[in-house]
Amino acid sequence: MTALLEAKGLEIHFGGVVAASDVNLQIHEGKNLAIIGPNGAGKTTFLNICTGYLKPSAGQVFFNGKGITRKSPREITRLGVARAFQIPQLFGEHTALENLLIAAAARERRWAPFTRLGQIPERAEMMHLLEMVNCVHVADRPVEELPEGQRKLIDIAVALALKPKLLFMDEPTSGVASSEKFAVLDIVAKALTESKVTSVFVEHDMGIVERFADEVAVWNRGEVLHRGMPDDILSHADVVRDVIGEEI
Ligand SMILES: Nc1ncnc2c1ncn2[C@@H]1O[C@H](COP(=O)(O)OP(=O)(O)OP(=O)(O)O)[C@@H](O)[C@H]1O
Repeated sequence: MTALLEAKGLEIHFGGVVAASDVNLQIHEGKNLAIIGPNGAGKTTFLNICTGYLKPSAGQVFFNGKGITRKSPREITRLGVARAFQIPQLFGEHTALENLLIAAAARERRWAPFTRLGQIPERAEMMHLLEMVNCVHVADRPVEELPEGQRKLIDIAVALALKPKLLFMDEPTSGVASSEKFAVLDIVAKALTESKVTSVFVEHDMGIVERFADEVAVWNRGEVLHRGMPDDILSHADVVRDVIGEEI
């Protein structure tokens, strides 16, 4: 199976801290890969390298066979790699629909500071995205007024507005009430399937991993220690002892 994204021999140290040490990982199209590991293991560092926010001291990242290691976050996004952050990166005073229209204008390279949001032609397409994440009813509400679960969904819709092939999500349900986490991720998973987007998500909640991941990769001290099917990985003695047992 050819990899959609491939990391080869990634290295990065911050002073004495090893955040990536010979990281090799292939991400396969159509699968949802969960990344788990204790605090400080290097999970976010991996996302930062793959999305251009950090440059490794050694190693390479390929997307669709093309080297992206030295490209900027914007160039990588244009190639089809989107990212949703732990804290949604939205314009709080703008409505949900306006946030999507801004993303659509940026995608089409039409965005300028005085762009009239009402004149952006992708309105119907963006309303469809809001429908996909069950947020049509809040289309005209400023996102700063919305609960965290809905902000997360709108943030995912903004990422999907960029028409990515691959989406990295850093703790997609952090800050969401535990009673709502599964419902939020159910909607995200459905939207990703409908949009044919492959996902990689960092997660500390093993219930979420069990339910949504097709595969799991385990990080510790900057290294990928294990990779496999959720059932095998989550019951693996070393993972239970070193990762799950630590209440990550
Ligand atoms: N820009 C940076 N400058 C200095 N140290 C950094 C930087 N980014 C990450 N680190 C360090 O590298 C290590 C790995 O950090 P990283 O954020 O990747 O871990 P993580 O597995 O995502 O942790 P968490 O689960 O707590 O978010 C940590 O010790 C962190 O403090």
